[in-house]
Amino acid sequence: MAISRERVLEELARIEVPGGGNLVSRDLLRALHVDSGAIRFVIETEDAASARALAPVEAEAQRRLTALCGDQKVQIVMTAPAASKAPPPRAAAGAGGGRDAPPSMKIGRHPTPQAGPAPVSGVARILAIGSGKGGVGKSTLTANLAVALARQGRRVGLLDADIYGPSQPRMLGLTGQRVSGEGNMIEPLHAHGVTVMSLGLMMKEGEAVVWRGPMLMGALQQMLNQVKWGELDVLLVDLPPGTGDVQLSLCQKAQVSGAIIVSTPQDVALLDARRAIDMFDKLKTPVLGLVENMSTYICPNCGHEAHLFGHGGVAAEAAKLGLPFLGEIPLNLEVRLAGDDGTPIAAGDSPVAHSFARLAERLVAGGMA
Ligand SMILES: Nc1ncnc2c1ncn2[C@@H]1O[C@H](COP(=O)(O)OP(=O)(O)OP(=O)(O)O)[C@@H](O)[C@H]1O
Repeated sequence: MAISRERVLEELARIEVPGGGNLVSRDLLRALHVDSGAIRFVIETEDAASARALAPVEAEAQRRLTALCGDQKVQIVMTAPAASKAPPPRAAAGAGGGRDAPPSMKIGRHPTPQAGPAPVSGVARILAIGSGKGGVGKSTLTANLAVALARQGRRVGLLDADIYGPSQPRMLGLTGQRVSGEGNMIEPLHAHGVTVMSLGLMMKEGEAVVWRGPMLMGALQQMLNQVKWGELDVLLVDLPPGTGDVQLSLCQKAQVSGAIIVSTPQDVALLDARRAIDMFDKLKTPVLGLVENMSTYICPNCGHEAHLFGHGGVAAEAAKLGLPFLGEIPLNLEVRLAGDDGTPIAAGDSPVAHSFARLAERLVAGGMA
């Protein structure tokens, strides 16, 4: 009989890790997927040395789970970033007791009354990149898609609207840099051919944003309208995960051409993706299509192709919903290392870079970017 997710977690909580605690209490598990056919998850470590130290733990997890389950296959992948990083600051909208004054440069104020969604001066199209669930690779996809589009000669902007955890400065190699201002206009930064604005470029590293809804709306409005975007063919907006204030504000304030939804093939991620699609429908923002991230995993040692989170689930979901399926990006350690390094993999010439290039081509060919 197939074992349940709870039973898997119970078993993994019995495996001690070097330095104390167990796989669960040390929060080392990611993307746990349990169904009747398979148990799959990622063990996320801080760096290559921790990954080596955890190799016996991975083997023990494999051994125990294989002994426990009947027909379920056990697939475990260990990942480690190039450099350890502090997690981005996160806080919930509406959280009380926090600072809700602007951090600097007067970003973060109450919104200016506006009749309806307005265009952003000089920007031909605005594409919202959303996901129902966090951690599916939305920011990674946005950064790489922006770079891939820029390499195809498009004039591309990227607005990091993941206000609670802006990760674009790190992914695009802009950590520690600041935007400058002139009058009430902000000069954005440029990286890998992309014009970039992020709240992370206005805050000290590790500084948390605790703004209430109206302050968020004001900050977003300013980042759209008080940034010298210049002439752009497309502005990609990296949204926070889920269906909250920022999504609502963006679609109410700006003329968004459409939304692209990123999901992994897991059922639970797809369920959340459906919620995101429903939200964009309600906001009357057309959903242009779905992208499957972490689609397949090619073992760098033996070349074996595994479908860690399943495969094809997003394409099937798109077909069911009558939406275009825009493409798939494999699960590949290089994607993550490149993101942590500040040079998105799409800037190079690897097979994964070609996956992003194909996605960009499809958007350009479809008049979306
Ligand atoms: N195709 C991929 N292959 C390998 N690692 C990936 C891939 N896509 C994303 N990742 C890694 O997964 C982690 C989560 O990705 P990312 O931050 O882009 O997700 P997100 O959906 O934007 O999350 P959040 O909304 O919570 O900020 C990162 O460490 C990233 O490097």
